[in-house]
Amino acid sequence: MIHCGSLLFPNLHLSRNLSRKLFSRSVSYYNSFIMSGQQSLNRFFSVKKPESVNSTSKKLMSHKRTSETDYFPLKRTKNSITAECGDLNLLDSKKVDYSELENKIVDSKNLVEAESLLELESRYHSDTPVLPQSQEIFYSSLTNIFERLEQEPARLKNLAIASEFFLQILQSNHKRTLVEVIYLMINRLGPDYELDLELGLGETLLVKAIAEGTGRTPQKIRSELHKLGDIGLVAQNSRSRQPTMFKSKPLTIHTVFENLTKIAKSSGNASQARKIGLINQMLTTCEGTEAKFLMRSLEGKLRINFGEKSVLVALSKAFCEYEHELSDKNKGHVSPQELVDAEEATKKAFSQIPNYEIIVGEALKYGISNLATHCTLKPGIPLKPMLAKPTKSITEVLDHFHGQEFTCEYKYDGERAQLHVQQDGTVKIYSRNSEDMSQRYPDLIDVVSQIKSQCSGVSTLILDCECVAWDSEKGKILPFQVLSTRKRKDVNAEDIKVQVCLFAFDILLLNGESLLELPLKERRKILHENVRPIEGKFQFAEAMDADNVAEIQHFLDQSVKDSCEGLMVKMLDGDKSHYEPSKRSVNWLKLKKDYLEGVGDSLDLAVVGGYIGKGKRTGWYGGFLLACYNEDSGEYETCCKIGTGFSEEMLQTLSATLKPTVIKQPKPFYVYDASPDVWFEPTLVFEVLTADLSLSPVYKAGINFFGKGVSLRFPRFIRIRNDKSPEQATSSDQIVELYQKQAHV
Ligand SMILES: Nc1ncnc2c1ncn2[C@@H]1O[C@H](COP(=O)(O)OP(=O)(O)OP(=O)(O)O)[C@@H](O)[C@H]1O
Ligand SMILES: [Mg+2]
Ligand SMILES: [Mg+2]
Repeated sequence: MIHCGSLLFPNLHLSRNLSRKLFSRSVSYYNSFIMSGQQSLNRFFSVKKPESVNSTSKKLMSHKRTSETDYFPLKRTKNSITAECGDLNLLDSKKVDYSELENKIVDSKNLVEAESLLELESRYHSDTPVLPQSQEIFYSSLTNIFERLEQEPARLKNLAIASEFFLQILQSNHKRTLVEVIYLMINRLGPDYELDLELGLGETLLVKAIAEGTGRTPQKIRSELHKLGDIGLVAQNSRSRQPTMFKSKPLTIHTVFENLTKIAKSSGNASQARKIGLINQMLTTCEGTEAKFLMRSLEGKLRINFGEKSVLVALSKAFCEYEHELSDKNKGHVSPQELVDAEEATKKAFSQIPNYEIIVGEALKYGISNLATHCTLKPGIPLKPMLAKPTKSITEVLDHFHGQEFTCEYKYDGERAQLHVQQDGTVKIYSRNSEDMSQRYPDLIDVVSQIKSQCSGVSTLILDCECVAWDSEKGKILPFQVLSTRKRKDVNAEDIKVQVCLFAFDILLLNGESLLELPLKERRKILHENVRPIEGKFQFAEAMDADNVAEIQHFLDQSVKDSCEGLMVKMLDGDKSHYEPSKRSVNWLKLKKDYLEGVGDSLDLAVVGGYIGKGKRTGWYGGFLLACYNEDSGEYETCCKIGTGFSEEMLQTLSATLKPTVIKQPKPFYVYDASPDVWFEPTLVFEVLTADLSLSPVYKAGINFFGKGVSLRFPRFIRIRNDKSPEQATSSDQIVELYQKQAHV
């Protein structure tokens, strides 16, 4: 008998039962182990000659859609594995530790990936041109890298390209330029939590800038834009038509970064002229592809096929190699395990201190492997919040936590709020996306100050809470819809009509000390002992520690009566109950009353197209094309058309909101076959419900994984998600996971 575990993971040594159980129970892991199977790797590397690898990559580039699985060509069907493992139903289900197993699989996958990356690099090493030795690093060095990343579809190859570039910067005399390079790569100018550092200039302004800078008429530019659909290409073409009188000093990365920052920060009356002036100054010096990427950066959509997740991996690798060279360890040969460890340290550090300036600075000072001990929680810097996985039934929850201590909490339906009290008494509130919401919730700032003054022993504090609309008269929670009517900008404490109450469910730091690595049981105790609630303003989340269906069912019903969405079920004790920043963890499960019938959760999807309404809906859009977001490629993959669940007023409002965002052409980063009547800029996110998910010939969610897209059946609109940007829409990976879970059941 062949064991599927040992087949796929010769270095994992899973028992037969374990491997069958693994397969039968958790199809989401299937994803990981198909991608990381040792065999697939062997096959990939059995293509020995570099030419063959090149031709594979050429072949991949010639397809519009390519996938990682093309590099890992082993695709095993469920049936073939079932056949090898025998009857899956004979399992003894009790002894398997799934989260441990998942960790092992992820570790193994990372190791395989690290090996591939190192191997790949040794083949392509000479591809990256050497950074010229000069006073400063030119912008063209960076745009050359952007161009290569844009052209190359394979993620591993892109990782190799980027990390090689990072390494060259580390080896130069301009190490600090690395921070600017990273921010330019992720199309930001500083950390998420700093206001006003975002680009995203409108088309009109950019067209005007190109017109003034190149002497072409705005009409000509606009008509070319409609043909090409890419402001970057238009700028590049306009530049190349211009005769260059004399050669000006080339742009440096530092100049571009500084000018972009000035542009992002400039506001007020004369700001438009100032912005155009700065853009022109740069544009006239642009050569080659510089104008293209400069314009795209200004527009806020760089499209280089390289997400933030990849930046962290490339960065760890560059540091690993740099440190090896410095210490002369084995003459620069990094081992896959070292790479995986460095990656882990970097991700951990970043999830607690999401600030590249600090991360790069500390890595230069203390070494990449020591990053995690030097970059830990600080009041005033929002950490990436821990997220939950969906479940469909109480029995699924019980199965999952079998034999372990867990707890149920009310799942409040409002907005996540991370609350910080700093040493000097300053109070800050951050959103799920690390945005500073302090100005939006002046009333909460007062409440937190009050809490602080009541708790004498508390100097600094970070709490994880949900902020919910509150009926002060009746002392009751109000629905999310009421919360969403609150003003989001320029809020005056006196004008606030919708009151809110904070429900605290976790404490992450107290008096300068990080509590992340304490069990939830202890964190909860510390929270209750050190912080005092204020009725109707700041309360602790309702919790119950039970372990049988009847009691949990009762608590679930009660939560819904109390205007909550359902329950959050969390590991209570042991290592697995530690707080895991930025992770969508199996140690937090959400159980939502309304969604138990469907896939277990609602989805949040970006609106990318519209269908003109007929009959009663004439004059408005009657339906919309929705898409999920692929975090690896930065593309929007369409996944359904929706026309149900809207009131007439809603359709009217939506039409008014969306009309100004109509674009003549779909964005190049939309993946679609559907043909809506109009296309939109991605600006809005709908929360939707679905009966189930199915493979589709038309829709494209998760297409890189299955070769076919997943789509939603009978989608139904629930609400607009103002707190999520389109890039925070449900990811392709999440949809793939939901589909697999459902397909297996
Ligand atoms: N007791 C609780 N513990 C943890 N989170 C809670 C609790 N009560 C409410 N929440 C909220 O529930 C959220 C998770 O579920 P929800 O489905 O609302 O997520 P979401 O915002 O749609 O994001 P996603 O679907 O990406 O997880 C948390 O981010 C938090 O804002
Ligand atoms: Mg929510
Ligand atoms: Mg959700």
